[in-house]
Amino acid sequence: MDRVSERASPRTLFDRLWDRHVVVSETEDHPATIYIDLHLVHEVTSPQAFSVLAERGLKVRRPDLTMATIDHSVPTLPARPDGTLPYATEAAARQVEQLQANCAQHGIPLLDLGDTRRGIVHVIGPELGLTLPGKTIVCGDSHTSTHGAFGALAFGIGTTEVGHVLATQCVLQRKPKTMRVTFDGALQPGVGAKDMALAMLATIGANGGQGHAIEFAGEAVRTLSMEGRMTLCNMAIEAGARVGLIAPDETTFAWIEGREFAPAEADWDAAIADWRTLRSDEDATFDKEARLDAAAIEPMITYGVSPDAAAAVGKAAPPSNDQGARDAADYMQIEPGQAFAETAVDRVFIGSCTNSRLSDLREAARVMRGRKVADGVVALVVPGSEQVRRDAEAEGLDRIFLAAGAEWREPGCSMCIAMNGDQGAPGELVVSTSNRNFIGRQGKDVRTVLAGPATAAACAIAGHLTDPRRYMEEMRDVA
Ligand SMILES: CC(C)[C@H](C(=O)O)[C@@H](O)C(=O)O
Ligand code: SF4
Repeated sequence: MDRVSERASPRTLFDRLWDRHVVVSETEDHPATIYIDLHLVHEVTSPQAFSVLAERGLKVRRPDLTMATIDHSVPTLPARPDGTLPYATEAAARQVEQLQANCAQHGIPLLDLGDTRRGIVHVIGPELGLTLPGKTIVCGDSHTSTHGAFGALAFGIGTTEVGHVLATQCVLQRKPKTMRVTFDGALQPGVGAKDMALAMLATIGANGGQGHAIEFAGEAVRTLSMEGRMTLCNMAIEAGARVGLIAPDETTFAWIEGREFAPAEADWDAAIADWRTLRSDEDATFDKEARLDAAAIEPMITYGVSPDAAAAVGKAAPPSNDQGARDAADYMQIEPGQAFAETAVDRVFIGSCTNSRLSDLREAARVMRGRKVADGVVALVVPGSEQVRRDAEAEGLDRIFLAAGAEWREPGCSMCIAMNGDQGAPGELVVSTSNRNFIGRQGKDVRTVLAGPATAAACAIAGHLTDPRRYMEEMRDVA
């Protein structure tokens, strides 16, 4: 069946993943029913879904295909001497307790507080080998697109759908269109996946991928590490695309091999043989295409209140050409024509499901090593998971951050969304390695500037927005 249709018409990676999981095909008045291989659950979007299950007397259909973790509401400060956690609000504590109770009741595995594998939902899935090529993966969370870096069909769903998946292991979906974003050529040294994501957003806009599943392709994507690929797919949603995809390859297989839930021994060989077929045909066509020259990408930041208001940090703010952009410039206090380097920084956040993996922390540490965070700047480094924390501590990254005067925290979403009490003060400018610079996201009247880990670290050291390559050059001279 597969082979016949393959000969009949060239298919994209997305088509292959979709076709494998259709239970009931889409009609004009009904979406397709899609089977879900992995359902990730966290404390914010699940309570209501479990309540609906309880009201209707339903069970969780496949607790074995479900994995829960605690990330958004959990404090990143250690427990108090009496063992209790310093929750920001009563509601945050209740969300966590509810998830614990719901998982216990339904037999859902939970990476609970104290579990050495707990972390941000989009960090732990890949880390544990739960995220695998060819799977359908959903979570009540928009950044589920991250898992597409492995060639999985992964997308965020709403709370109502979380209930559907818990009860049926299926979700109703309209098939999106396909889009390919190609990064030709190689990146310059000191430029990374976050810069690629921001450059893409600046090019195609915050709605550029709407209604589409984006496949990332080209030399600069093929040479990215898995961490970099996750960063890129993580931000597909900021272009309006619920799905980001990268065809799995040797880099993918090497990263997955040996992880806790990854296939092993004979299953491993069979899995790889299958995963190698997960790619777009050479002659496949996409509904939409965009191309970027990777060599032309520079370290990027955002200057507005939408992730597509992005530009090279070494340049000046572009003209505000409509009322929205002018309002954003007023809010950000970054005037058109003003060199970004003239903008002072109050706080720096290095973390989130976009940039809290080991390689991200290494990048930040490379800039901070032997330097000091500028006077008056508060810098927070928050690893994405317990595993990342352990790995980082094993190679001394925590000590580099602490010696520079930064804080080293417990894993969680933290200041990315400020639900756990980690936030900026009103009016502060925060350079953040997260994915959203929406008004108020990091605290009331906080001005968020998005950047990659090296840039964020460089801004912490300089005390103003700056290109991280100035510090990398110095390091090369020393070395
Ligand atoms: C809390 C959750 C629903 C939300 C999301 O869907 O993305 C959050 O993770 C975010 O990043 O804004
Ligand atoms: S780190 Fe931020 S973007 Fe990622 S899941 Fe948490 S709140 Fe959402």
